[in-house]
Amino acid sequence: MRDWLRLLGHVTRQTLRSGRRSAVVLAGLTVGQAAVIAAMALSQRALVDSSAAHRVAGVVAAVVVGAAAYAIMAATGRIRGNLMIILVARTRARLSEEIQRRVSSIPTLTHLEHAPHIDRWNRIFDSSGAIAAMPWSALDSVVSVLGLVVTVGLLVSVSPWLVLLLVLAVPLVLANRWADRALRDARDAGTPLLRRSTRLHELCVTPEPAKEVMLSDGGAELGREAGRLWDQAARQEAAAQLRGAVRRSLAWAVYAAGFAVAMVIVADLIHSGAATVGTAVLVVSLVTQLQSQLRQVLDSMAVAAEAGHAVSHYWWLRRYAESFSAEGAAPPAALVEGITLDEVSFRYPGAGDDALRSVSLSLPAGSTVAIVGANGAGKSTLIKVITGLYAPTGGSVAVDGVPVSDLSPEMWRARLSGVYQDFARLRLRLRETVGVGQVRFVRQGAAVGEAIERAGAPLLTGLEGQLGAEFGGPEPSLGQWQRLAVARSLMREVRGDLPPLCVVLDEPTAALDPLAEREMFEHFVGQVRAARLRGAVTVLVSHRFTTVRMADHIVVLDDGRVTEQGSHADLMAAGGGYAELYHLQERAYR
Ligand SMILES: Nc1ncnc2c1ncn2[C@@H]1O[C@H](COP(=O)(O)OP(=O)(O)OP(=O)(O)O)[C@@H](O)[C@H]1O
Repeated sequence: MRDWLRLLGHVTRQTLRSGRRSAVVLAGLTVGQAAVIAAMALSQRALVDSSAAHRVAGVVAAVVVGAAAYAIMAATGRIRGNLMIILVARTRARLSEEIQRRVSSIPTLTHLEHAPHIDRWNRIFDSSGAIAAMPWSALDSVVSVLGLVVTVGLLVSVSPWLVLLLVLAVPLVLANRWADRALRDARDAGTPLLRRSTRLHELCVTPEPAKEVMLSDGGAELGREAGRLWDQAARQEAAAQLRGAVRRSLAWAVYAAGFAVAMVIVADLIHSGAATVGTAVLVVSLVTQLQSQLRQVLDSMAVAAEAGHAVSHYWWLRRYAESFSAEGAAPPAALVEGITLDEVSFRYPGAGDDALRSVSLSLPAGSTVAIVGANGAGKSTLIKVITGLYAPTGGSVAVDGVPVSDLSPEMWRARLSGVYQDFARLRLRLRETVGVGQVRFVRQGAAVGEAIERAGAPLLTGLEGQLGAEFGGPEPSLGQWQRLAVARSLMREVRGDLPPLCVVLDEPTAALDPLAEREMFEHFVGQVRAARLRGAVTVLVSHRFTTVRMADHIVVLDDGRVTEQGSHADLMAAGGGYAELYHLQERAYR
């Protein structure tokens, strides 16, 4: 409840920022609605009483007040509706931007890769409309309850027994709550199915995976599976809706029976002379009004419940994002000692085993370090831990003796560059594709041009030309995309007050032959010379020993552990696994 109230406060502030005047008008109209409802009910009563007492002036006054109340209700209803749509849409946009900002502030990758985290995401985005509408559903609930109180008060003035109609509303409230919860659980259970279905669909329509899907003729099968998952989620939701509708109908049946009993009570009152026919008219009108007010209360409670469910996900995100302190020391201007790892271990969330086990390494300032190992040995994971994309689950990484966890994540990120194994193919304007490597300089054509030239990347189009066949531009080959990714990473070299302290190259060259790969690594290492002179550590991952041997220091990983390390000469002299693999590759290429 506390979290719900805090979020209500937050969304109310966002709503006021989205349009203070509209919000005040809307709130006034909503609260005024309660007064209008009361005026309508009171005018009905006055109409009945005045006509029974043959007071013409009273009848006229009641008709005028009643008609004015109806007219105000009808006229303001549309204004209210439109204002609400506009305000909720604006608030929703603000909330989406805020959520996006909070996500971008998280310096690690886990929340983007771990399924339960991704599902929380989707639920926040799915419910963002209900969250943005929170102030209005809360106000609507209060106003509807006030209207209910007025109606019930008038009914009680006819006969105290009529208060029982309100008791009959209890099954309605309970049935509604049950139905909301069942629907929410069904949506939660459907989220992973929908995520999987969307991913399968993307496999068929995104050019890169789609070519393999076509080759294996698996498109129809994947499409069927995506459809099946979608259907399963839709069926679960429909079943929950149906079960909820059955319970609601039963509760309304109980309410209708109560309505019949109320009519019997009123008939008895008329029969005994304790009430007039006018009273019967009043009761019918009030009971009908009570029914629509109950519906309103239940509807606004349903919207509040939908938002209420998202509340836990929203606060989870905020707390998770805030657990990564944005504060911290600035990294050194230049590295003196280097980067050290002390007993670092890392386990992916939900995994049964560690991907890195007690890794202790010293990466001296200015050195080039190569990491080798079989597939799945943990090379990419190690790179991501070194660069802070994953926080170690044990041990620590330090930069010139300062733990990375004590550095400002933003400032540390600004001092990293490189190319990852799965580099992005950013189909943007050429200037943007490369310039986003140092986003502050993305508009500086000269800087982008220099990075492209230094990377030896192709000028398939002018700097303002659009890349990507799907956008009508030239489509770079795989090797050309690699060069563009290298150019992007060099943006931090060619512009920027402070060059990178750590440069990583995680096998972005898998498509090149060994000699081309070596040439590219040499070229890259040459290009980041300025950074190395300021102590930057260059970390390479490669399976090719022709590349690996040029590094100052080589680290051999096996099943998440460091099994050997040293210079190429040291490792060859030691005659261990490294030397064996080196000879094997050497023979293969001879
Ligand atoms: N996002 C992830 N979530 C869970 N487990 C992962 C994830 N990424 C990698 N792993 C697991 O961590 C281990 C190490 O993977 P990693 O990608 O670091 O290996 P690698 O040495 O770079 O392999 P390769 O040479 O094939 O690129 C593997 O067992 C892999 O299954």
